Amino acid sequence: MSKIVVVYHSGYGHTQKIAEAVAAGAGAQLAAINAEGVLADADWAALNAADAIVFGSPTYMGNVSWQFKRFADATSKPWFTRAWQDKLAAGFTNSASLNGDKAGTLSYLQTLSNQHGMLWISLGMPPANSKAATRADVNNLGGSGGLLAATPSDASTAEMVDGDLATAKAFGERIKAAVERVAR
Ligand SMILES: Cc1cc2nc3c(=O)[nH]c(=O)nc-3n(C[C@H](O)[C@H](O)[C@H](O)COP(=O)(O)O)c2cc1C
Repeated sequence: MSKIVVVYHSGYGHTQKIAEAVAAGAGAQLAAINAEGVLADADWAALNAADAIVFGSPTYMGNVSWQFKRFADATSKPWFTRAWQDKLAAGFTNSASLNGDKAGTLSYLQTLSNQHGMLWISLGMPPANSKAATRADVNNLGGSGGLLAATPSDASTAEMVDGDLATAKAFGERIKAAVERVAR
């Protein structure tokens, strides 16, 4: 059975909901970076044993949170041994504004995977951008390099946008299919 790990930081729980939806689609294990930017030893072991790693962070000031960046810098240890070379990778971010400079975050997540020599999986879904499109649609924010989600700044975790959660689940399913295709 393929091993997929979703490693993420979430300051206030919203990005965690996206991570959970991706994991539900992918049949993946979750690994949470804590409020100090630290990942448990067991989660590091899971990352090292994974076939695919999905990176997730909220967008804070146009990039990943400092906690995610602390984790990313700590991945220099597996980087030195090329431990993640040729694993599959994917990424997602969530922020308050529809745009919100999420592209900076997603670009950084892909750069992190590139540094490790990983194989990046794009979102692979057409944008919902017709006049009839709504936030309930899959890929309603029109991402391509990875998953984008926008949670209004005053929304609770129970009020997250259905279309974003559906996109996250579908992205997880795509990641699972990609891992299975590579394993064949
Ligand atoms: C320090 C900080 C910086 C933020 N910067 C941005 C930003 O650049 N763009 C944006 O759209 N939202 C920004 N937000 C809003 C968060 O991305 C948004 O509330 C998100 O849902 C938080 O996810 P979380 O609950 O997983 O932490 C920021 C929030 C915080 C606390």
